[in-house]
Amino acid sequence: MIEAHDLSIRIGRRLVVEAATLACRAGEVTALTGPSGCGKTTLLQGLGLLLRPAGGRLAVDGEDATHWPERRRRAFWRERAAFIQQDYGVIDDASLAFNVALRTDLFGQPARGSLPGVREALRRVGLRRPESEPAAHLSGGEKQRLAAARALYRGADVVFADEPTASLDRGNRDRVTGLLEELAGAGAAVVIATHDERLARRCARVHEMARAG
Ligand SMILES: Nc1ncnc2c1ncn2[C@@H]1O[C@H](COP(=O)(O)OP(=O)(O)OP(=O)(O)O)[C@@H](O)[C@H]1O
Repeated sequence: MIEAHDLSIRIGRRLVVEAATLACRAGEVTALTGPSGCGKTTLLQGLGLLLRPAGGRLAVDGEDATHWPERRRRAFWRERAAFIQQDYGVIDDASLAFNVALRTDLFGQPARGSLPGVREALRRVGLRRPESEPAAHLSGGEKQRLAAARALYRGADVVFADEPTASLDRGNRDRVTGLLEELAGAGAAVVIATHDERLARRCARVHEMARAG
């Protein structure tokens, strides 16, 4: 579980997130909503420990993570978290398989034993392409699904998704929404920043944001 108490985040000199208090629980999808520019992405990145808070507190499973050193934050990203962001976190030059597993053998193929898991994750997000294909061939929406496949493959227990349905057509929007619910159903804390009202309505918790001063 990720909890924020009075969390503030500055970008440059500007206070973009002001005193946000929310709890993102395991087994639930939490939506961050609000008008464009209100700071949804910034808060998402703060909750994911990608941005350091300017004030307030952040806890991971009840442990104060506000001032975790780089080493602890890296361990959190490596062992527990997955980020789904369009055109972000996908390595264009690498194969689909490498992007899902982030591990290869000496020949640049997915490490032995991981290929069936990689194929299953790609199948579940509906990417019916050879796993050796470079990610550069994918559209923005397909890259989002590739990032979702990585979260599935890794069994991440905290999933952060920025506008996960933004560039998808209806069928794939439903598929990604279903996947996020499935991840939560398997026990993950799923946090999404979204404009998609249909998606927000399906979430267990909605944190509505206003523009900070
Ligand atoms: N790297 C940056 N440098 C300068 N300003 C930034 C940076 N990142 C975000 N901001 C500003 O912080 C504010 C909040 O941005 P953020 O992307 O968090 O909002 P958002 O609610 O996710 O917006 P949208 O719904 O349009 O994606 C915006 O005014 C934005 O211009």
